[in-house]
Order: sequence, then C-alpha cells, then structure tokens
Amino acid sequence: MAGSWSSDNQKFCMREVLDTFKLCLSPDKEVYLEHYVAGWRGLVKFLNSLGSVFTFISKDAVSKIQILSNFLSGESSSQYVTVQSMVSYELENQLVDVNKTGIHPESGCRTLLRLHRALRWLELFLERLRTSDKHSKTSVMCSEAYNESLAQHHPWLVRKAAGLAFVVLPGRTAFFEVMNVGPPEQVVAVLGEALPLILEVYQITEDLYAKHHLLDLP
Ligand SMILES: CCCCCCCC/C=C\CCCCCCCC(=O)N[C@@H](COP(=O)(O)O)[C@H](O)/C=C/CCCCCCCCCCCCC
Repeated sequence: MAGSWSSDNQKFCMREVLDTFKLCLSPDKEVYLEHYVAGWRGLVKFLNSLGSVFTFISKDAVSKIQILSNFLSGESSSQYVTVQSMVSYELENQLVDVNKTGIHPESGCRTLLRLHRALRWLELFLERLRTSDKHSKTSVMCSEAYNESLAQHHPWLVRKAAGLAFVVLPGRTAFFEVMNVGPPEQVVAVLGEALPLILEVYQITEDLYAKHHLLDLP
C-alpha cells in the first residue's frame, strides 16, 4: 500500500487509505480484490502504529491479507481480479468448503469473508467516530461497533482479548492526530466522503455472498 505513509514526513495518512477503498469499485460495480487488499494493508499499518497490544489482531489480518495476495499473484491470478470473478471461479472448481467438511480451509471466499465481516466493524466504528464529539471515548465506540458485528463470529476468548485491547486505545484527540488527516472538522469531512463507498463495497459483497449462500463459510 504505497502512499499510506507520506514520503515527505513519513507520517501515516488515513485519507490515502480510505481513498484506496474508493478504487475498489469497477464501473459495473464489481469489487477489485487488489484494491480491497491494499485498503486492509493500509489499515493494518495504522493498527500497528497503535502499539503491540494490537499485534494479535494485526497478525490475523496480515495472514488473511497474505492468503489473498498469494491468489492475486498466483498462477490463477486472472480469476482473482474481482471478488465476483473469485467467487465464480472457486465455486465452479469446487475450491470452497461449502459442505463444511474441512477441505479448502484457506479458500479466497472464506478468507475474504473474515475481512468482509471486519469491514462491517470498520464501517460502524468510523460512523461513530464521524458523529462523535470531543467527550466521546474511542474505546466505547470501538467496542460498540465490535459487539454489533465481528463479536458475533468470535469465541469468548477472542472477544475477551479484543475487549482488553480496546481499553488502551488512544483518546479521540490523539486518535485523530495519528490519522493525520487534519483538524477534527477535516476528519469528519473525510469520513463523510469515505463511508458511503465503504458501505457500498460492503453491501455488494454481502449481496454476492448471500446469493451464493457463502455467509456462513467455516
Ligand atoms: C479511521 C480510523 C480507522 C481505524 C483503523 C482501524 C484499523 C484496523 C485494522 C485492522 C482491523 C483488524 C481486522 C481484523 C480481522 C479479523 C478477522 C477475524 O475475524 N478473524 C478471526 C477468525 O478467523 P479464522 O480463525 O476463522 O481464520 C480470528 O479468530 C481473529 C483473531 C484476532 C482478533 C480479531 C479482533 C478484531 C477486533 C476489531 C479490530 C479492532 C481494531 C481497533 C483499532 C482501532
């Protein structure tokens, strides 16, 4: 994800990461896997900059990003240009564990599903950040967003560890500074622009997965 750290001052810039999600949609509303993965790569860099408490989360995200990157550069890369082409290719070639027998534990479809669920968390969290005021706590916003989304797919131990990590999130002011977007009004404006696109990418993927009965892949 070149560009999420500005070359001038080596500071992370969230605007560039969010812009990557804008590149995800093709004119006919397919989701480009390359940009989707690049967006997550940028977010993981941001997560890493928050400290080692978040390492267990970023490691999991990185392993999923790596699986998808391998497909993007592998011998069947032409089948992995969009999420739509990936789903068709993997289903047509029985590469997805639709019968929950434990085969194909690292298909593109199941790997992307994990990031797709996390995208819902991101959307809920960013919407809370956008509408927050200076007294709002990032830890509360993050944990509310998590409980409404990802938590429903995680076992007790992961939920507990995530809850402990949220407590050490920086306060809203420091959080906005790390985002490096500018003053709070500008953060709100950038989020207001990015969120509808993230929502659209999420909804297109959700509809595609629902249509093919892929939302519960083990
Ligand atoms: C403008 C501000 C932006 C905020 C930037 C946020 C940066 C977040 C970057 C990455 C988010 C991490 C994405 C996590 C993907 C989790 C996928 C998942 O559900 N994995 C579980 C299931 O995988 P399988 O076992 O089925 O392969 C796995 O068990 C998870 C393990 C790790 C725990 C995941 C907790 C996720 C918490 C949500 C992220 C909180 C980040 C807070 C930072 C603000």
